[in-house]
Amino acid sequence: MNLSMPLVLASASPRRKELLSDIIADFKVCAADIEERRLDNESPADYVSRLALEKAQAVSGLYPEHWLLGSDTIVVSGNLVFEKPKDKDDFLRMFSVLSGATHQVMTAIAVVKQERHWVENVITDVTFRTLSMHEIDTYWDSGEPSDKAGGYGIQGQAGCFVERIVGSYSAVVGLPLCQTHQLLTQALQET
Ligand SMILES: Cc1cn([C@H]2C[C@H](O)[C@@H](COP(=O)(O)OP(=O)(O)OP(=O)(O)O)O2)c(=O)[nH]c1=O
Repeated sequence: MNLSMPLVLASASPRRKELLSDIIADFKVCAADIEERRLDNESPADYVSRLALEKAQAVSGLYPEHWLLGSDTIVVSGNLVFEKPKDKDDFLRMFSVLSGATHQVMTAIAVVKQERHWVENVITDVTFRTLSMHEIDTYWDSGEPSDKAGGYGIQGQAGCFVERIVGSYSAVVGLPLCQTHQLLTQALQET
């Protein structure tokens, strides 16, 4: 089940590193520094897929003989895209939309090998119960929201906000294990 291939995870996320270690025993990690800004008229799905690919491509020159894996996670409600909250006001704006409602988490994965690439976007529906202002305030103070898309971590304290999830839990945390395994296997077979 474990994959064996020379791979570089183009990410600074400790969650992605930990998740990836469940499907591949040995890999390198190299953070990709790219600008994360949605283009005019770019759909959330196109945006998250482009970022995943750009992250993998950003480090590919350093590792010409490796497979590169990039990933990006965004929280989506209609046409609104929530990334990491810039500050508390930004977080409160996000939670006023997320509380008592269903949103989508999109995590795109991209595999790059030299001139070739494979991209997939994994979409998960997440429903939050209605939260009190006190809960939202206390959650911000915990420090957990600041480095996470949508300002929450399903794997942490925000787990108790989640009434229902339809899709991939690991995708919400940052790396869809099943689809990543499949995409890497496909890339291996096709090169
Ligand atoms: C929704 C959600 C997101 N997240 C995290 C996953 C990602 O690390 C982060 C979204 O930001 P990203 O920009 O996707 O990733 P990152 O900056 O952490 O890492 P890198 O770009 O170097 O790969 O939010 C959780 O940990 N739990 C959750 O429930």
